[in-house]
Amino acid sequence: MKLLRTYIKENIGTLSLGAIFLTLNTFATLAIPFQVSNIINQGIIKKNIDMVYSTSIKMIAILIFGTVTGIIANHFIALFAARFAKQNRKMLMRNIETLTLDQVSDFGVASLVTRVANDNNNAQQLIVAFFQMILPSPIMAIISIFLTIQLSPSLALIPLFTILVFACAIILTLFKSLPYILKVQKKLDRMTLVLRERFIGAKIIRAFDNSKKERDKFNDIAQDYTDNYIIINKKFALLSPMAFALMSVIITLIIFFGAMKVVNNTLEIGSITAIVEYSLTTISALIMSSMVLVQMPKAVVSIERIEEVLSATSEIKDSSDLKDDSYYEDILKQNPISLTFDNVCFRYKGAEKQILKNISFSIKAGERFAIVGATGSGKSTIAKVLLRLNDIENGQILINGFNSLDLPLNCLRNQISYIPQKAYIFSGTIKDNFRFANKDMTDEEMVKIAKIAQSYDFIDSLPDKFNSFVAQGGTNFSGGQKQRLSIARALSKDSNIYLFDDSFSALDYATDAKLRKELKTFLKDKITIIIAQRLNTIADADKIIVLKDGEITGMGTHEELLKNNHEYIELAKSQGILE
Ligand SMILES: Nc1ncnc2c1ncn2[C@@H]1O[C@H](COP(=O)(O)OP(=O)(O)OP(=O)(O)O)[C@@H](O)[C@H]1O
Repeated sequence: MKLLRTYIKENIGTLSLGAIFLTLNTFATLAIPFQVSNIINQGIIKKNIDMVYSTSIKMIAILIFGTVTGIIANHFIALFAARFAKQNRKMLMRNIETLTLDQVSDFGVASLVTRVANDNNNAQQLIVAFFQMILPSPIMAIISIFLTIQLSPSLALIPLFTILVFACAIILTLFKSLPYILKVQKKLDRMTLVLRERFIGAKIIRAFDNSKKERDKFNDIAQDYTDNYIIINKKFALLSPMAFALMSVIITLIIFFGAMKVVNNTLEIGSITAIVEYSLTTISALIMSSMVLVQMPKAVVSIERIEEVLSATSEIKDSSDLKDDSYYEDILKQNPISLTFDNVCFRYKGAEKQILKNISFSIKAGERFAIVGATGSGKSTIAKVLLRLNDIENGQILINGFNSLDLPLNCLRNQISYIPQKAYIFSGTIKDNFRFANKDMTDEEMVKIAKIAQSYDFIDSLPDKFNSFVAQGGTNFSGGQKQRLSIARALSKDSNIYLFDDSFSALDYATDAKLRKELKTFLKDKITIIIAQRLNTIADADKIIVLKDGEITGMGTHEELLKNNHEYIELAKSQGILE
């Protein structure tokens, strides 16, 4: 709740305005019964028609005042809550972007989505409900008991006792349902996770004819979520009938004992109406607050879940004594790019085994460098440590002599254009994807890049060309088309190092060959790193390293490795390149 406390401190002005108008509204609400008692005592009973007129006008004025103050109070409270949610959303997005991929998977993507969307929404609703419904009820209870005491101290005992009974019932109900309320968000996370997997994996589920099994799995989880809610609602369901019963008891008791007092001339008849009104208004406010009180613990848990994400600090950070980005960019620009891995060792967080063991190599500008090896040998991990998606354990990675740990993260990543193994294109249009890293790209540049990435023909055949719609995850394109669009996106970024992580695997041999030929010219001054399984793809590389279980077992050209590297020879045999 520190998050909320800090926000309240920073926005005390808006909240105070809300609170002031809310208090005025509460006074206006309770002023009406007072005027009703006046009109009865001084006007109706004493047949003073002038008094009836003047009090009626006062009541209308109070009513208007009450309505206006209520609207203004609601406006400030809604503003306060909406800004809180907006600020959280911004901070969450900013912080999540800095987290490492491991930290993101520790939270879980589904949970992060729920936290940004649902939990933040709960927090916003909590603030509105707390200030509009919950907070006014005890204030109203205290003022109405105080006003009742002014009219008749002994009759005040009736609403006082009733309100206490109802307040105890609310606390008891809350206490009993708390364990179930606290479980709600976790169950929602689980439901979101299963839903997400069902939608993303829809093709596989259908291909395996597993729809029924998956539906049953989701139904079980949804049932569990529903059961939990039914338990909570059952517990709270008692409160409303109890409150209505208490209202009847109050009316009966006040009228009975009030009548005795009127007969004994110790109370005016109109005061009975006022006391009944005070009590009913208070109990109604309590009913309203009890209905929204169920949301409170859920929203408190939601705020804690938001705080948990906000307090997570990235394990990959900029070093503390960095100069301005431009300092590094200027130096990097002045010299042709060079990249060195110097005895790099790496293991994933919590893993026993090192995935990269003493990896050393150097690449100069204009060189085409390739990494091959069996599946799981650590090829993609080299890409991850170069991009600092994970930090290495030992050794150093040098870019133009700068240790990558001593470069600002954004400056380092600006040097690299990365094409991931799994082509992912963003929803929007093809143009949006091209302009992802180069927002000022002209149409002519786009056509040029599309031609190099062998994607121009299929883009040109689409009715809307570069403005064609891309569905979420690029599902309206084939695997090979997605790969070429993802290559085009990376080529649109002006970098020094182009890192292709098995990015040609979905291309046919002819397209693969044409693309590599174009890349050779287009990236002639750059460093090109190609991670591949297919030896045909990397046969013309200037230098190839062969990885086995995270170690380099050979380095050389295709021809050299075919002569002296056992793993490379085996790969060549398995791909029909060698007999
Ligand atoms: N985030 C991770 N946490 C823990 N271990 C991981 C993680 N990512 C990869 N690994 C492990 O690291 C090893 C190397 O994985 P990597 O993805 O680098 O292999 P690869 O050579 O690129 O394989 P492929 O050719 O199949 O893509 C594998 O044993 C893998 O299980």
